[in-house]
Amino acid sequence: MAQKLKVAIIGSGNWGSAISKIIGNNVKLHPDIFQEDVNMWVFQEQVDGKNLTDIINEKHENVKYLPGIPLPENIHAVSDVKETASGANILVFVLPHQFVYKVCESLKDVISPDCKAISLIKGLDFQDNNLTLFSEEIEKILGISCACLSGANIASEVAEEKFGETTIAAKTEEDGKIFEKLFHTPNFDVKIINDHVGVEVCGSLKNVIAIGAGICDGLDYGNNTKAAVIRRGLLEMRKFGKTFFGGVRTETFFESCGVADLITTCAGGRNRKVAAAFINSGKSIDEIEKEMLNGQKLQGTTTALEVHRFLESKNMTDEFPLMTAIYRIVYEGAPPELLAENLRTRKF
Ligand SMILES: NC(=O)C1=CN([C@@H]2O[C@H](COP(=O)(O)OP(=O)(O)OC[C@H]3O[C@@H](n4cnc5c(N)ncnc54)[C@H](O)[C@@H]3O)[C@@H](O)[C@H]2O)C=CC1
Ligand SMILES: O=C(CO)COP(=O)(O)O
Repeated sequence: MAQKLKVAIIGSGNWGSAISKIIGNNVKLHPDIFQEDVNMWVFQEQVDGKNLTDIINEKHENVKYLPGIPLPENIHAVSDVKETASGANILVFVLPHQFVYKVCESLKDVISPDCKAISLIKGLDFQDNNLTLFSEEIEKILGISCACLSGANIASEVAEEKFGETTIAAKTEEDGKIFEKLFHTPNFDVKIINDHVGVEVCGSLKNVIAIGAGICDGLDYGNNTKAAVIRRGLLEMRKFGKTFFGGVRTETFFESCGVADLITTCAGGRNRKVAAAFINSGKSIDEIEKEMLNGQKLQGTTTALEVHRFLESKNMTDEFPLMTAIYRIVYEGAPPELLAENLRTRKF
């Protein structure tokens, strides 16, 4: 009989915890394919004087990042990332993108060469005048193949088992079948495609557009204006993908990872919420993030910065007026009304 696959989850925030519920249940549904016990790496912290790992292992709940949702008992919280990943055949990367490099570097010497990874991270990184995708960075650092999963997946709704869809870009058909078994449920509908660049470009850039949607809400501009931001945002996302990344497919923008994720994040995501509160508050986004998110991390502001640095290096900021306006409002103190001005005067 073929070896049963050992799964490890690298990350345990809001999405990491929600996906651990699906993974913990699905490995039990497929005992012929997966080992039952799943390690989940937890960045150790104290909650009410106790280690978060101990609380998760005793209560089977991540009381800080996903309160109120019982996690399967075969999910084991581990504070040592090497110990978490040791012996794993499948690594699920689900952590805020700013922490990926440090974590991957520390995993280098414990990963077996037949291990496969899947990245649930939404973000891009600007390095050496280039934008890099996190699935490719994971592949480069660890020397293993990495798929990606991204979709209209607000973590709390997935955890509450409200129906939603997601998109997985797998490198081979066989990998796709395994990831479908690991993630698909009647309420979390997985579609496998093979455009990993498109999936990651969508997942990253929609967070920037969601900041724009939040600015609209903060200014009380109404639904029609927000719809214009979403529509033009989608066009800029497509133009960005097609211009800078070879092989991105137009159809990918119509999958869950594209237009659906853009809509849900602009309606109910953290990026939207924090950006709306930023308008008129006189506080920085960082301050509001700390006040409102209880340790969860925004991805849209840092992605706006990475994208802007990249566009500046290409002398192309004017070609992406919406993302540029969002960057200027957040980082350069430009008046938020720049967004509406920009919508009125710029044409695609
Ligand atoms: N929350 C959501 O609804 C969704 C999130 N995502 C994506 O999933 C990825 C992970 O997001 P979440 O799980 O929501 O994380 P989160 O936003 O809840 O982030 C907090 C996590 O970061 C950890 N952390 C804090 N400081 C750290 C450090 N110095 N080193 C390492 N880890 C540290 C915390 O322990 C906690 O686990 C992101 O790329 C996000 O865009 C994707 C779909 C849905
Ligand atoms: O990616 C998400 C939904 O698919 C979550 O978006 P936020 O990080 O803005 O909450």
